[in-house]
Amino acid sequence: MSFSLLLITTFFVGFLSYYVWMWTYWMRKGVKGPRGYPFSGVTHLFRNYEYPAVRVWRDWTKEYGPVYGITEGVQKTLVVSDPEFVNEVFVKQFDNFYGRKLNPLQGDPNKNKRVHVFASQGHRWKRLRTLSSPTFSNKSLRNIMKTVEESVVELMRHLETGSAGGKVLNMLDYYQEFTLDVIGKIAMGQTDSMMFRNPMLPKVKSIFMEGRNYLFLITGVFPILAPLFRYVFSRFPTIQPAFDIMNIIEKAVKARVDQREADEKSGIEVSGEPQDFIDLFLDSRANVEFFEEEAKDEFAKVQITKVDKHLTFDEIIGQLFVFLIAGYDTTALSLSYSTFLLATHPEIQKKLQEEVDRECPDPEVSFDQLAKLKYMECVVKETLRFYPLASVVHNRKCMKTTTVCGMVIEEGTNVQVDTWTLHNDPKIWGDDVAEFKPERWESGDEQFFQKGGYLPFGLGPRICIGMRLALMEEKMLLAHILRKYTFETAATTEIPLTLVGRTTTAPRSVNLKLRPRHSD
Ligand code: HEM
Repeated sequence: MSFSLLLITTFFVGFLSYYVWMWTYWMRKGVKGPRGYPFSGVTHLFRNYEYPAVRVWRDWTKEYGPVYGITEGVQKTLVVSDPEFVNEVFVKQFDNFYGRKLNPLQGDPNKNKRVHVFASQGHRWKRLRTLSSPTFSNKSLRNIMKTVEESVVELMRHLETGSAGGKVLNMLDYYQEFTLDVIGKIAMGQTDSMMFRNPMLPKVKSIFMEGRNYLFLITGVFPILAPLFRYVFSRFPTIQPAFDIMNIIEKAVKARVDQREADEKSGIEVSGEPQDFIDLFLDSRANVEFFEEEAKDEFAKVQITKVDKHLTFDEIIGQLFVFLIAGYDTTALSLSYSTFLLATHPEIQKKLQEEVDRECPDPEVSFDQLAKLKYMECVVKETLRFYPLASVVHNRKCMKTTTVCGMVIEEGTNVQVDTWTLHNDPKIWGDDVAEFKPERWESGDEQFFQKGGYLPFGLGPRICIGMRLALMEEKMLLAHILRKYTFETAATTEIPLTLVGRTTTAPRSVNLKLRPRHSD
């Protein structure tokens, strides 16, 4: 055998052995679960847009129980639906599970210059999280509220025209226009409403569609190819929506920096109030003291020697990107599900309308009035129990080998929550678990649910940073719509909803009629 043939054979044997070794990980540990095939493990089964991963996990949980193991390419993952296990990983042992399960195509969280708060880990995450947090402070939310209300008013105009003559509307389309409009104005430097003419919409939408599934499959199985793909996308950003969007954000931030410099040169006095998130991030140096306090509090075990206390230009682009992506789809879906559940539960809708009429009598809805919409809060919480739309990201990566609920979990193992099972577990929620019942949240005794059993926004220190913004947007829009209209099902309403998706779980459509209330 020639030397080169020997080399090639050795390479192939080594290559195959590595993949078989990875694939047999859980078999060697004696952990049950679906096996799939060498190389892919079960990854290929998560690429069906029509049958989202969350449904696949749920099916397997029925077969294998609350803790089982799968391999996804070269990654090993435990899928869990035991609340104690979840609480341990997300809250109690956060120091051992501070990373996320990422696809290599998302870049190396420790090296990517544009890493964002969602993908980063460890010190980098802590720093980005702390510097991003003021964007969702009470003061900032009160400012943002004006922008949200402008978009609400604009959407109301579109709803009025669209629903004229009893026409059925796909509410998902309307909510997507709305949430993109809001986030475009607060994170992209957009100045006017762009509803129904926003060129960003198809780009942002395509991130959540099925087209990218195969790319993720390839890089999941062969991570070595990810840097090559990333290089090509960075050279030709228009062929890949995420890179294309980053490029657009980069231009918006650059324009703001140039404008600030030009104002400064010509001695123009600029108001100290930030216009939007771009300003907030450019000013983030100002929050140095806040960061130092936080750092002492939460990462007490970690020795912090020297930290960079402001965001770099690339980090600003990363943060704005993730706010845009995380803020647009999730909120639109949550609104769509709430609306569907209200239309199919008229008595609950009526009770909610009564609350809105009582608490929000003026044409404008104020921040303080929103806080009084307690039943609305219950409706939203119950909606997200029914449809935990972002559960694909309910995961953590083990950063240090540890034991959880008696099971040794090795560094590098992912823990993925099967949230749809958890949120439908009669042991947690009672025998009426299948009922849409906002009243279950009225007692205010949420401790029980929170302990690893309910996590629509995640759990622990990495809980969704935009949660309060999402709730504000949702409550504000629903208050305006419900004062004017009653949602009704139509012949084309899908009941039950057909759920599709990849990163998030979406209804295929939410076709509803909006009956004007003055005709009640
Ligand atoms: C109904 C709407 C929303 C839902 C259901 C949702 C859900 C989630 C979930 C499940 C996580 C993962 C949490 C964890 O790992 O424990 C997350 C993280 C995150 N979300 Fe949201 N989200 C929503 C709205 C928003 C909005 C409006 C924004 C920003 C504008 C946003 C920005 C983020 C960011 C930046 C993270 C990463 C946090 C971190 O890793 O520290 N989300 N979200």
